[in-house]
Amino acid sequence: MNAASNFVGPTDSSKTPRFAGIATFALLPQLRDVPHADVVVVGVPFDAGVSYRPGARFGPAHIREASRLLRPYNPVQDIEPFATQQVVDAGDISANPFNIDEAVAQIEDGARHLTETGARLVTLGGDHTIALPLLRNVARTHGPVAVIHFDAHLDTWDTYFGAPVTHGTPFRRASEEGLIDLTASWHIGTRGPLYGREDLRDDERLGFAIIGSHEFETESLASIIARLHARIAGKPVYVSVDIDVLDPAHAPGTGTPEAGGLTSRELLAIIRSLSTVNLVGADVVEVAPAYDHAQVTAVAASHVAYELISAMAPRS
Ligand SMILES: N=C(N)NCCCC(=O)O
Ligand SMILES: [Zn+2]
Ligand SMILES: [Zn+2]
Repeated sequence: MNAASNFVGPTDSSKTPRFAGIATFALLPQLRDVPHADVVVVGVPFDAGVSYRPGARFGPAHIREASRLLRPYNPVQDIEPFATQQVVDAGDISANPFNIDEAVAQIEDGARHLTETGARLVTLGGDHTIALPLLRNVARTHGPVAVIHFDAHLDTWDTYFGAPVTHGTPFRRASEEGLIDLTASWHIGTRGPLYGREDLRDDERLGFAIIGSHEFETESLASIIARLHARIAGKPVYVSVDIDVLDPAHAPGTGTPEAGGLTSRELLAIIRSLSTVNLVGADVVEVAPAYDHAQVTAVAASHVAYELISAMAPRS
């Protein structure tokens, strides 16, 4: 227990070495150790929806391992994100690795169960397929949400090999199902070659506006953040961070890397700006440790999750 807080915080790394013991996210308590949770970190070790390099099923464990080094005070935000709300690690949702439809149903069920008492989820993937059942879960409570989708890719493609539910299609399915607010959703950091011009036409019709990675060259971060906020104003917001939004220099450990991406500094700054919005849930996906080096990608992902949790924290 943190002396100044009613909430159970992380293990004190000045008393127990942070490299000892089982890695929960940020060395936080487990769900079963507290009577109530406001924010639940949960893993979804599922990657049967990938179109290229596999391995994101190992993402949750890899992010947790790198998150041992996170500390309780966030100086840029001047808050202690684990002392003003109860944050816990709920372990992993078990999802069938051989059956995408069953996995997607299991993920939605797991998410529903964890959010029944009003907690918000920060989900660690897993490939981007998992955003579909997570959006189904938030839309059941909040109606269509403004999605801020950080990704090199659009992920609004239709099918791969005839399969409608993959890591390249979650936001098309979500749009068709009425889960997203068509007037308030964004892709941020999009880049790289597409299949054709119609990808962009379809994407616009499905409700997304785009701030491409190349726009960060000529427009200030402050201006980009202002544009982002203007479109989501007043809406419930769901944030989906595909770690491949970062340049491969900042996040090599991912399945479909594209050159010319955001820096981790840019991404963290945009997420910090979301402390003023009604953030109803978030995910960090596509971390694939087999292609990572020195935890570079996992460190970035753990800080992204930390800033998302900070953005959710009540301000005094
Ligand atoms: N969601 C991620 N990371 N990638 C989607 C790439 C889809 C494709 O192979 O065209
Ligand atoms: Zn991507
Ligand atoms: Zn993606």
